Amino acid sequence: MSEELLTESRQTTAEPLVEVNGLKTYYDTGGMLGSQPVKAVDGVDFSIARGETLGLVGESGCGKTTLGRTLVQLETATDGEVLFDGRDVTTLSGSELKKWRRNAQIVFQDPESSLNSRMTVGEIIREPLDVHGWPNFTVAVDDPQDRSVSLSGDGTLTDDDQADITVAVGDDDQTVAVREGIPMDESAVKVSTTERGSSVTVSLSVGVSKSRLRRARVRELLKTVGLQEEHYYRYPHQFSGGQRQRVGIARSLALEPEFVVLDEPVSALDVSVQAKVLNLLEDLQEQFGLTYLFIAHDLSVVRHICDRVAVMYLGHIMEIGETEELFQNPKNPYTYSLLSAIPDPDPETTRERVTLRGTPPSPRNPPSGCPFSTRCPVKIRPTEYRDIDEQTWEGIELLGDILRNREQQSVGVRERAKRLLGLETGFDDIVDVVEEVFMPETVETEQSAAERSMADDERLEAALSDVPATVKTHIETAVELIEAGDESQAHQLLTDEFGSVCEHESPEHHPVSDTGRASYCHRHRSEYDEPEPVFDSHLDHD
Ligand SMILES: Nc1ncnc2c1ncn2[C@@H]1O[C@H](COP(=O)(O)OP(=O)(O)OP(=O)(O)O)[C@@H](O)[C@H]1O
Repeated sequence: MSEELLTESRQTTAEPLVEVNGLKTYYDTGGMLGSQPVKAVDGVDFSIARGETLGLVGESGCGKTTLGRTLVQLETATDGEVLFDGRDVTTLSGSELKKWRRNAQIVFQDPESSLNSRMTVGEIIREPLDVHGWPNFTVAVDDPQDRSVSLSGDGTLTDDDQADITVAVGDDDQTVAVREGIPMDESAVKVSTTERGSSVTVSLSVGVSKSRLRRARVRELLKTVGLQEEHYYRYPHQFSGGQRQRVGIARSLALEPEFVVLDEPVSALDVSVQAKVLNLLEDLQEQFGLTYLFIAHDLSVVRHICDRVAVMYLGHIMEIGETEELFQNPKNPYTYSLLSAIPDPDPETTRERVTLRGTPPSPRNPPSGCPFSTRCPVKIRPTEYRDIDEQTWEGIELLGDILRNREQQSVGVRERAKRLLGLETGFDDIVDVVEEVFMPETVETEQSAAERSMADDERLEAALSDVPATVKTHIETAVELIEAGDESQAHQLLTDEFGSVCEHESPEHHPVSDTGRASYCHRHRSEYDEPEPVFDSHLDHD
């Protein structure tokens, strides 16, 4: 089958196990800035097909862990739905939630701290079995006469074809089958039937204690993840990092989940061990038909293991699609920037490295419009400023960003600017800021005594000497407003004059390929140029 057909067939036949709609998870810490929640996940939509591995990447703090934890209901969603097999699990509570939790597990990054050092490895893996009273013995009764069936003794009746015990009721005797996941022989199950008219009662008793079954299950799990049965009575500190992560994986599989969130499962491991654990995860996925959300920093690992990738920034999914296609031809400016930082083994790819200014804004005060607007190298400019040189435009952006941060945080403009520019030294006043922003190449050099003694208006004039007149007048007005103490009006002036749809409207997810890839960027609208040629033209200028 050709690549295209394979992809198409995957899309049409892939049945979603997890569907996420408009999901938000906010943390409201109620501190000094308590009125503004941390918008860790801020409205995401995607689905994960049964048996698929969806990668989740993005800079530190963009909300990956929070999203993963919300999917398995370790965090409470603020809004939106998480459909699991079509059922919204964000509304579950009490015993219903406990029952569902068996289906969705999480493996944590740091096997060192996620395992209780006072418990033996066997106890650690066994704990979820104890908590959930495993096994609950679901029993399916197969009756060719289709009579009404009731069950007495051990177990609860189910019509699920994945029942722990299946009893086929014949005319004179019964046959019993035990599902593979239950470490017990059929001979341990005693069954008798009582017929009364059109109904039949099945009496069932299991001759093995749950405690023994749990120990046997743990020993099986140890073998499944490549450890040995004898490791049952050892303690986590007696193991290497890779072995400890295997223990964490065994624990997550104990209750036979369908869905596992892998939160940086190999980041804390030596490179030589990473490949082994990744291979194990792939084998387990195949063996048990698992569906994964794979959270990672390491993009090469994601490229290797994931079917599709979602790229996250400031609580939003910026781009989502088939892994190889997304890596080879990123469509979203953020994906483009993120991937440009890693070397591409494909000699045909001529992607230049894009260095993003500063760090992402605080999720407590995300920018309006597109979340990436304050750092986007190809942000849409108002028509009258499209031909302004890069350095001037960068200066305008930076000044706007400094004022935005100043407005939102109770730290001085000096500190914010220093941080944004990555400088060691601070600014004395707004003229210093303008100098730094519009003449960055002079920042590193010592100012002469003569330069230092220049009057502010002369320094401002000098700082803006290369700035086109159409821009200069607005910067000068902004400086006047700042000097008069009206920073927020200065920021408004810059936004009104130099802002665009990127600051004014939230983008939508636009389809960017015929394989279902979507990107969250205004540039995909027909009236604008696509991000890639704009990147190319900017990089050509450098
Ligand atoms: N319990 C919490 N209370 C308040 N804020 C939180 C809490 N947990 C996370 N955050 C904040 O939510 C945002 C998203 O954090 P999260 O850990 O989900 O990001 P991440 O992408 O997983 O980061 P990393 O890659 O560093 O693990 C961050 O700003 C973080 O500080």
